[in-house]
Amino acid sequence: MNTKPILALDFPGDTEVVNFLKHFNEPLFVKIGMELYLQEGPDIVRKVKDLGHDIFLDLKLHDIPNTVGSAMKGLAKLGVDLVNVHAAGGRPMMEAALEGLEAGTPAGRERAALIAVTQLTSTTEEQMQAEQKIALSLQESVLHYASLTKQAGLNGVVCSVHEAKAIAEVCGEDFLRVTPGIRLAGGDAHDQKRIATPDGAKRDGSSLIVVGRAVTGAQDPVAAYKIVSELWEA
Ligand SMILES: O=c1ccn([C@@H]2O[C@H](COP(=O)(O)O)[C@@H](O)[C@H]2O)c(=O)[nH]1
Repeated sequence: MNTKPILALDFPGDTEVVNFLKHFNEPLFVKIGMELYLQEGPDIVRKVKDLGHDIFLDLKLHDIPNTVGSAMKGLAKLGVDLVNVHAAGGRPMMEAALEGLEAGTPAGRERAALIAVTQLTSTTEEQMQAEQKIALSLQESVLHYASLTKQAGLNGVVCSVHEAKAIAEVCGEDFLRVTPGIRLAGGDAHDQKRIATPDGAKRDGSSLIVVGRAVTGAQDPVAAYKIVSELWEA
């Protein structure tokens, strides 16, 4: 799989996306999430793919197994590289997602990698325990969800950099640790709670990093992306 930093295209519409991508003279690995997909629908996936970029479709599906399985079967036809669900949906839901993805992938095309969100990087341990009533440490909860995801046969998880190494030890090096919450040193954390720098992510066991506002909100996004890439690839 492409190991470039995954650039989160959190924009309100396709005009902003096309204008933003015009500044980059290379194929990227980009993330299309809820904000963009819910406005533009599957056409935005086709448009960005036609521009030559790899795509993580970050819709974080979370519903009953039948619904998620059927939705994945449809999404498989879009030809994206990476898709996800919420591990909190449970093992049967994750298994249905995988079955749907396999059933919907056109013959001769490689199926997208399927990963599951453990605990969002905007969640703190205190919040998780108080609101979700999970009586574990955040690290234990993330490791539990990672193991459940592995048992369901998925390819990896979304977690923060802080849990990546422990997940690799429990689930194996090949099990993907996709880590958002990436900031340049001293950068604004915004709503993220479990953050790390690109070089910290590399050192601490991320397989792939997801970076949004540190690049899209920079005065010079191309220069910011270059700095992130250099720190990540060093
Ligand atoms: O736990 C998660 C899961 C997904 N995300 C997504 O990643 C980007 C991060 O954007 P930043 O601007 O770099 O904070 C965003 O699209 C989230 O939806 C996440 O942050 N944490």
